[in-house]
Amino acid sequence: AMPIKDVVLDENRPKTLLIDKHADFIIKLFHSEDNYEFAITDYLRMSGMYWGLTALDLIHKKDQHLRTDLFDFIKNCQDPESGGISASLNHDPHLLHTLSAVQILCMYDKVDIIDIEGVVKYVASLQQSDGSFSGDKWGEIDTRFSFCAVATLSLLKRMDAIDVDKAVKFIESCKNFDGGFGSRPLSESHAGLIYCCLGFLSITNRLDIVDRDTLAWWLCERQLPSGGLNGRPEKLPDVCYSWWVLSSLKLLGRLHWISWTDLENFIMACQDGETGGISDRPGDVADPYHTLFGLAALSLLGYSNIKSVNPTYCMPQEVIDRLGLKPQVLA
Ligand SMILES: COc1ccc(S(=O)(=O)N2Cc3cc(C#N)ccc3N(Cc3cncn3C)C[C@H]2Cc2ccccc2)cc1
Ligand SMILES: [Zn+2]
Repeated sequence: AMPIKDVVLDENRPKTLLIDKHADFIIKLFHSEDNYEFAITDYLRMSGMYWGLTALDLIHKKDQHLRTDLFDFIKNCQDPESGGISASLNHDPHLLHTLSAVQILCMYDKVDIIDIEGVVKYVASLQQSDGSFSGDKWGEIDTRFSFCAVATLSLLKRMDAIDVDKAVKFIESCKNFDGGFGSRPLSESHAGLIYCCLGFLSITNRLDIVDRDTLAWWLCERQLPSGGLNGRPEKLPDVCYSWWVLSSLKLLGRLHWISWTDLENFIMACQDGETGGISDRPGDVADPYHTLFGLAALSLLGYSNIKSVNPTYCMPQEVIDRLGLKPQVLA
């Protein structure tokens, strides 16, 4: 039989959650800025800040280390002409980083420090005639950007600015026979894109269009003997797929279809006992992206000392509640 591509968990791997080490790991990212080692490179910085700050908030370490200049940074990343927000100073605006900036500002209840109308105008300007969205002015179409568009607008309470019905029709056109979704019509199903499309349908209250059990089955097939989840058949497990698959199953009301203890073991094994932080697989270098998605996945598994995370926005549930947002979740 075909050997399954998987990892073997080491006997003396970490078996408990190293909360304080993860806090130290993230906080260091925000304090190494004064030297070349600023751990999150500038083409990713706004998203890196969202990953780091959300991870800190989920483990109850939110306020200690926020520097006021972070808000000045976000303000200075908004392009006055297009209204969009960029990854870092002197970069082009992009939907990915516009969403990250709005997510951070919502967590700190500081949305008013940016030009909200400008952001709304930027997002609306990226919708195409077929309802799809491009990520920026260069025009790449991807279902990821449909999610970024409605996540940004719904957090700002401005869904009126786009054609929602056409946007839903485009996402529907990306549904595959395996129940999954890809980047564009006829693209291969991938767990990260399935999360984006389900998150989009949750925000637009249209999860009815999903082939619920076909898709839930495809998602459960992602779990390997190591307990880890992969993003497509025949791929290695990776912590970030824990989030993409788990949040998708949560939105479908099928979270109980995979083994929680096996997945928890895998995520624990991906912690770096030295530096803190969580990596994609056991033994690899930890980063803020996998640290957030590992902690968020454990939160969905009901881990007690991690704040409840909203499966649609990957933000603390208390923030979504404060905003009065009720994204659809199938029971
Ligand atoms: C390590 O080389 C890379 C490669 C690509 C990228 S990226 O294009 O900016 N990006 C975000 C990302 C951030 C970090 C961190 N810190 C690490 C990885 C990673 N990947 C790559 C990855 C994840 N799992 C395994 N792989 C190889 C996803 C990718 C796409 C993505 C962007 C935004 C939101 C979600 C997903 C960054 C670093
Ligand atoms: Zn990953």
